[in-house]
Order: sequence, then C-alpha cells, then structure tokens
Amino acid sequence: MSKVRIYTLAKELNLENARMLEILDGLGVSYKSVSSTIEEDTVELIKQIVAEEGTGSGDEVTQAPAAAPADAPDTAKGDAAPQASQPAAPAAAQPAAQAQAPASATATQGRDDVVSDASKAEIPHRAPVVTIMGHVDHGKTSLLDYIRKTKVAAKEAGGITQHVGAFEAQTSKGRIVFIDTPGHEAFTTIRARGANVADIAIIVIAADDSLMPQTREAIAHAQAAKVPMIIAINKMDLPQANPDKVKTDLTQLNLVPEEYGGDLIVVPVSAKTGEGVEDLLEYISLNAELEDLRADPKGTFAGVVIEGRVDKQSGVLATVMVQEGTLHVGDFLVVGENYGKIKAMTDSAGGRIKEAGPSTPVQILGFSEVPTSGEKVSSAKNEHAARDLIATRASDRRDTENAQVQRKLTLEEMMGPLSTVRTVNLILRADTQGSVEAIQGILARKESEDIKINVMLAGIGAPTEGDVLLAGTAEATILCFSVTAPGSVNKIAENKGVDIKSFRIIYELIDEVDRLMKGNIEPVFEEKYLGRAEVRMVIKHPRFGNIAGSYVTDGSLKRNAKAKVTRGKETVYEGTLVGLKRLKDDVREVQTGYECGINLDWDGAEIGDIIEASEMVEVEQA
Ligand SMILES: Nc1nc2c(ncn2[C@@H]2O[C@H](COP(=O)(O)OP(=O)(O)OP(=O)(O)O)[C@@H](O)[C@H]2O)c(=O)[nH]1
Repeated sequence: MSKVRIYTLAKELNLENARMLEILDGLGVSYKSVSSTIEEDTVELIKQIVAEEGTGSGDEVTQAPAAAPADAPDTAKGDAAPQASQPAAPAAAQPAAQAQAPASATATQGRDDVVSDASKAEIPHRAPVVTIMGHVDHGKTSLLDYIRKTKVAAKEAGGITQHVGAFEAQTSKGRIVFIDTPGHEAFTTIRARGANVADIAIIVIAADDSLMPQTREAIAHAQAAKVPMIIAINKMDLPQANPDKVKTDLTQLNLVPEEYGGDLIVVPVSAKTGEGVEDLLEYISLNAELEDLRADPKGTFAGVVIEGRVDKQSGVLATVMVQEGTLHVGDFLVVGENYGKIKAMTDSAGGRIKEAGPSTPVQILGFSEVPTSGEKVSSAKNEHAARDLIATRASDRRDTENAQVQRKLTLEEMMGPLSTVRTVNLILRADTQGSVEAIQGILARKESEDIKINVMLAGIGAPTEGDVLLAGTAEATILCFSVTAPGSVNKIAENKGVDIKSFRIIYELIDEVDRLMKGNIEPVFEEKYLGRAEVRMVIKHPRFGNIAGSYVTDGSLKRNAKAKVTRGKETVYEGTLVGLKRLKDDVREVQTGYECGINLDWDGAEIGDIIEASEMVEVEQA
C-alpha cells in the first residue's frame, strides 16, 4: 500500500475530516491540509485507534492517545520534522480547523458572523460561498458556465433563469454557492463596504499562459481579504498546457503547491471538457468542512447585497445573500438608510420561494431604491422598527461626521497599537519589471522587528481602479515609480481617501516609505511671524474694496500670508492678506521700510491700525 490522502482515509473510515485531523494531532503527525498524504504505517495506526474506539460516525469526542507511539511513522509529505517521539499535542483537543492552518487554504475568515466555540456546535453548517477570480480570458466564465450547466437544475420547467449574481450548485458533497460575477472588482467592491461574502476564492489560471498581471491582483485581493484560495489550472485540454510552469511561477509568489511541500491546493481542470471540475468541487467542500462554516437559521437575520438593478417591468430587484437567520416574504429589510418590505422572493434558479436560510442568494422585490453591492442588509420587526433603525443610523452617521471633524487623533491611532508589530501596506506600480524588483529589493532590507512592509501587489504600469479599491480596504498606500495614475483613478482615490504618490527617483520613493514606517504621522505646522506694517491711509477701490495704504515697519509682508489687524490692544480682524501692491504693481513680498497697498478681503481697516503677517510652516519631526 502506498501513501493515502487524509480525506480519502477519513471517507473510508467514515470519519469527519476534522476528526481525522484531531487523531493526527494526537499522534503528533504533522500535515498541511486534509489533502496531504500520510504514510502506510500511520494509516494502520489510525485504523487501529478507530477500531479500538469503536467510532466511525465522527460524533464522539476524540480521546487522543496519551503519547504518540515511539514508532509513529513519518508523516505528510514535504512537512516539517515529524514529532513522533513527542507527547501528544494539546492541539488534539482543538477544533481541527484551528489546530492546523495552512495560510492559503484554511485562513480564518474575516466574516462578521463568527460565533463562539461554545455555542458553535449547536449551530448547523452552511454551504460555502465561492468567488472565481483570475486574468482575463483564462476561463472564469467558462468554468462557471460548466458548473452551472452540469450542477444546477432549474426549478421551473421552461422558466428562464435570470442573471442574479449568484447561483447554487448541488454536488455530491452538498450545496455550493457561486458568486457568478467573475472578477476581483466585484469581490473588492463588496469588501470595500466592510462585508465579506466569499468563503473561498478560486483563482483560475490558464495552463497555457500561467501567471498574468490580473492573476497576481486576484491573489493579492484574496490574501487581503484573508479568504482561502484554491488554484484551478484551466485549459488542461490544450496540447500546450504546462501546469508545471504555473506551479513553479506560483512558488515565486511564496505560494507553494502541496506537491512541492506547501499548503496551496492546485487542481488541474478544463472548463471545456469538464476534466477535474468534480475534483475542484470536492476540494471546495473539503475546505468548507475545515473552515467549519456555520450559521444559525433561527438567529437574527444578516445579509449582504450582491447586486441591485431596476427591471423595466418589476421595478427594483436586489440579490441578497442570506448570511445568518432566515428571510420570509413580508419581512421588512433595512439597507443603509432605506427600507423595504419583501413582496416576492426568487431563488437563483428562478423559483418563487417564501423563505430563505443561510448561504442562500435570493432575488428580492420590494426595495424602493436600488441598493449597492456590498451593502449590509438587516431586518426589522415591522415598518415602525425599520424607520426607528434608519433614524438611529442617520443620527449615528451625523455624530460620526461631526466627531471626525472635531476629534484629534490619539497617539495610538496615529502610530497603531503600541508595542505590537505594525504593518505598512503598499501597492507598488512601476514602469518596468526591473524597477519593481529593484524597489522590492530595497524595501525588503528596510523591514525591522517592529515594522513589516507588506507589498500587497507589485505590478507594471499605471495604478488601476482595482488597486484603489484594494488599497482602500487594506489601508494601503499606492506608490508609483515612473508611472502616473490616470485622472479617473485619481478621482476614485480621492473619494476613497487613498493616497497615490508618484516618484521619478527611487530614493524619493524609499524616503516616502520611511515616512510611512515612522507611523504616518501627519505633518505638524506652526505659525511663524513674518513682519508688520502700519496703516497710513485707506483707499477705496471700485473693484477690490478698501486698500490699506501701509508702511512696513518690521520684517516683510507676503501675499497669501495670515494677517492679524490690531487697533490699540484689540484684535479687530484675523484673515488672509489676499493682495499686495507696490505702486500700481501686484507683488509677492514687501520688505521693511517700503510703502505698499494691502488688500485684506475686509473693508474695516483704519488709519493707525497695525497689520501683522505670519505663515504656517511644517515642523520637522524626529
Ligand atoms: N481549450 C479551452 N478553452 C477554454 C477553456 N476555458 C475557457 N476557454 C476559452 O478561453 C476563452 C476565454 O474564456 P472565458 O471563460 O470567457 O474567460 P474569462 O476568464 O471569463 O474572460 P473574461 O470574462 O473576459 O475575463 C474562450 O474562448 C473560451 O472558450 C478550456 O478549459 N479549454
């Protein structure tokens, strides 16, 4: 007998994968994921344990052996040193999904519906929600179409299935929900609003093309969202397919496929022939099982808008993913500061339904305004409660807006949590691969114990809207070298509060990184005295209002400087020195001992007043 995959053995022994991992943890056997292989000896040992325990249903609590047998065999391929002679790891008692956590395949979700372990066991499992991303033409749509064609049964004979932004596939392993708007932009738009719908991201890479710029972007987006990734190497039917090149290229992004000893699940498929698609679905289900995805159909409803549109006949239609609780026709829903009552619901196969539980995408008729992708949806008991909720939200929003204007940042907010490792997130765009590599090389040497530099995405060419969305959600700065952002992208960046900075000299870019590493401290300005003048006459000007004919007694006055006018001991005006004239000419500056005309955008100056000028200068910070 040769090596066996963990999940295959679990299936054979009628054990849950999570349970199988507990046993392996108990034995001190290391592995990367359930698709890792284990040695024959270990298989025998496990069979023995299961037989002794008389288990097999996977329901009982696993009793890990007190100590791993001295001859516990070597383990999953490509793994770290076996721990055979060590006592049983306490991890045996942990939920398997936590006990082992390959970074790419089982990262913890950033979802808001995480429930405590204690109550978790009573909450039923829910279907995984999957998104498909990848480079243009690598076959995202074809793959979704193949899955839809082979795995979705339309509910109503002859009914036309409309595009609703998601569909549910029935597989031998259970239900899987696919977001069917391929592309990371849709994914990131949803994330930009603080919601996470996807549990797993499939990154499609064409076997004849390998990694392309949008593949890297898609990977960066999935990593930023901490969504586990599965790589689907597509177009395997082509004679020029070269899956090995794809795998090698992936390792250059520090993504190591399982067969090279890493934890990245890579599945070769063909959307044309269907080869490997079943395996892909199986891996999705395995991953979902490991993630232990659960949601309470009886809990408080929570959902996210997948997409909204206006239908000429029906009016506003919105597809909402139910994440928690159950929706019923007649429920009141609140999105942002709007509400609606569900008049009708259809599932993604076009069938009319009366209620919908967790991980169900439903098209809803009943909103008065088109909601935007990514908006969170909550429910209210009745219309009155819906209005109350909206009123509270509106008042909270106003409070936050006011607070943002007035509030000064605390040191911790400026510097990040004190005494923890801070990460500076960057997106790097440059004119050539050589520049990208040179900059990355310098940045790599800059990292310290306290500050990590995370280049989320490094690409050639001008920054894109996708970069801005990613930067917005990950609080990253976009640094450009010898490329500039198009106006449209700058505008989006401005709206989202994302900084795009362009440089033509590498070391200026590096200086910027230094500044970001110091803690993104906002520049501090202080007021610097410039000079003063005495008003000797007031001239009425038909266009500019009153001009104060003055004599500079000290320092100098500058156009656009801050101005303060005092009369005796009293300050009678504070504002800006908007115009400065010598004889009839506009000038920038007038020195001591000269006469000048001063326009203050204020007509109240009188003879004898003192005009003092100052300016704000940036203070160099340590
Ligand atoms: N031979 C072969 N061709 C494929 C396969 N998958 C997709 N294609 C072809 O590749 C081209 C692009 O496929 P799409 O599914 O449109 O790719 P996409 O990634 O959705 O592209 P965009 O939507 O433009 O980003 C089409 O001509 C498909 O027929 C495959 O497995 N084998």
